[in-house]
Amino acid sequence: MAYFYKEPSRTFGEYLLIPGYSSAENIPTAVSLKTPLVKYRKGEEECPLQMNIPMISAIMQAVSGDKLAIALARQGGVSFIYGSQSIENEAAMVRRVKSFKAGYVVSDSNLAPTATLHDVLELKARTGHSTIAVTADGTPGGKLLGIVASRDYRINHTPDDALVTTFMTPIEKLVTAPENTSLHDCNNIIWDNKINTLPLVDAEGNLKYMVFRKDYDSHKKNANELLDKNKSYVVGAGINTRDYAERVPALVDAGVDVLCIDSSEGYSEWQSRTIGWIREHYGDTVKVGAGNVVDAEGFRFLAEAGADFVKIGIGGGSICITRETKGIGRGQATAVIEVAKARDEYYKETGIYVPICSDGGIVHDYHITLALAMGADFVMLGRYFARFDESPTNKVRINGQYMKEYWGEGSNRARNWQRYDLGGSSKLSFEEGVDSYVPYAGPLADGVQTTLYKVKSTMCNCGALSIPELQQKAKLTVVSSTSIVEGGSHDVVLKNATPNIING
Ligand SMILES: NC(=O)C1=CN([C@@H]2O[C@H](COP(=O)(O)OP(=O)(O)OC[C@H]3O[C@@H](n4cnc5c(N)ncnc54)[C@H](O)[C@@H]3O)[C@@H](O)[C@H]2O)C=CC1
Ligand SMILES: O=c1[nH]c(=O)c2[nH+]cn([C@@H]3O[C@H](COP(=O)(O)O)[C@@H](O)[C@H]3O)c2[nH]1
Ligand SMILES: [K+]
Repeated sequence: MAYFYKEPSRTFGEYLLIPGYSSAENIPTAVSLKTPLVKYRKGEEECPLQMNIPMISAIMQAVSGDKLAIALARQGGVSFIYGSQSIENEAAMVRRVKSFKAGYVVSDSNLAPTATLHDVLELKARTGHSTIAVTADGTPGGKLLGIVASRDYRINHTPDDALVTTFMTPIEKLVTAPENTSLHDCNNIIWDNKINTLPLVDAEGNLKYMVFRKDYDSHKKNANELLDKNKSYVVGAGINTRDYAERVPALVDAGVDVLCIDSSEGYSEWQSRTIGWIREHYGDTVKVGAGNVVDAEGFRFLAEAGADFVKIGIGGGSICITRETKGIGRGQATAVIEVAKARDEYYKETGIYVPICSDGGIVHDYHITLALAMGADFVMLGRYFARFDESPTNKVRINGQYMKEYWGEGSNRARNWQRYDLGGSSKLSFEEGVDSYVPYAGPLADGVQTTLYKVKSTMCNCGALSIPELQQKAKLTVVSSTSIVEGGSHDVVLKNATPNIING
């Protein structure tokens, strides 16, 4: 006979935290959000890969491209580049993140010596950048001849057809530095010489990078940025249970730091085979997360198969229609609570702590705090990150409001090939996700900082200065549907009736 769970499964919106005692030490700036990303022998060794904030971005076309990956690593989290693209393209994205050197910019505004002021103005309008490198062949890596900045010409005075060579600051008068100069030294040179731009050149005088004064200030602001031992940003990538023998080596070769099997459902032989293949070929040097599961059994299966972390969540995502189409899934809160218990039991038995991730269904910022309090080590977000400038999708204006596009990996739009060869048909058998808009929310850095300030502030209410402390001290209560109404503004007429459901 089928098994029936005794309790209904619940989701984040049905829970609240009850404050604990907060001492004078419980202030948001004192809270650490450091959290392990991969398994380790807790108490015996350091986790080999930790994050500075408990957030990873969803393995989705509309979310995790290289631009978002850089922005998120800068804040201390990790993106998982989407796997529903060719192996070459995915590896190229990983490579772009790994070769991105914070503070060192490959010039995107370059002209040849035959260019005129007219070309300068046109280029400036196109790129929005006012510093232009003049190189022998007009490429970003050509021999550097000079630099043009706004102060080098006067519009309406300098003739439109004046050659750049007549008004640029020529190489003889430029301060430059060798290509391997450290960022710290670059900035000293910038300060000592009172310049705004320092070109870095190789032994032949070819331009390699530009270091800008204003970038250094922003670099200094990112105290949380997540770097590997070569000072490159940490990045993850999604894989599937079919082409791993080709995809994994390509991603590893591109320098990926951590992989994750991307699937709606992880309690399967496909996943244990995939992890097994990785262990056979790379031992423990290649880190791989697996999922998704929603119960203790599924967790244990993946932990025993060797997963480095386990992802929780079926059908809770904002663009998900899995529960409606397939009738599988579980309330996200219940799933997290049960899996967290299984993780702790597994740790007690084996000494190995396998971090768990709550994936999907975060609507309000406080849902992140709830997920952590319920035992998640970090959360994966799709909708949340899709709203920012750095997500790879179009920003569009609808009814006077800016929106970003956001679609599910199981939607027709994603044309996810993983879903096309069930039974050999070339047609997608059924859709499991929708195509949608989400309200545009500006730069990622601002959004993440506001969100995490709220998380830290709630943690202080609970008397916790770290995620493990929150998990130990949190007191959670289920709320009745009537008290949920009480929790919103009620019995008043709002002056500005903007719904805040989607703003967090
Ligand atoms: N978290 C969630 O609730 C959901 C997530 N999604 C997303 O949609 C995308 C696609 O997910 P899925 O459809 O679950 O992809 P999947 O690749 O895990 O599974 C697709 C189908 O292929 C089968 N399969 C897997 N490996 C195989 C192999 N080596 N040989 C033969 N058959 C194999 C599976 O059993 C399944 O029927 C993912 O990005 C996933 O994250 C989709 C629905 C729900
Ligand atoms: O049923 C689904 N159909 C889909 O097409 C789909 N695409 C992504 N996902 C899952 O949703 C998560 C993101 O959820 P949020 O937008 O709520 O953050 C993601 O991290 C995935 O777990 C899907 N689920
Ligand atoms: K299964």
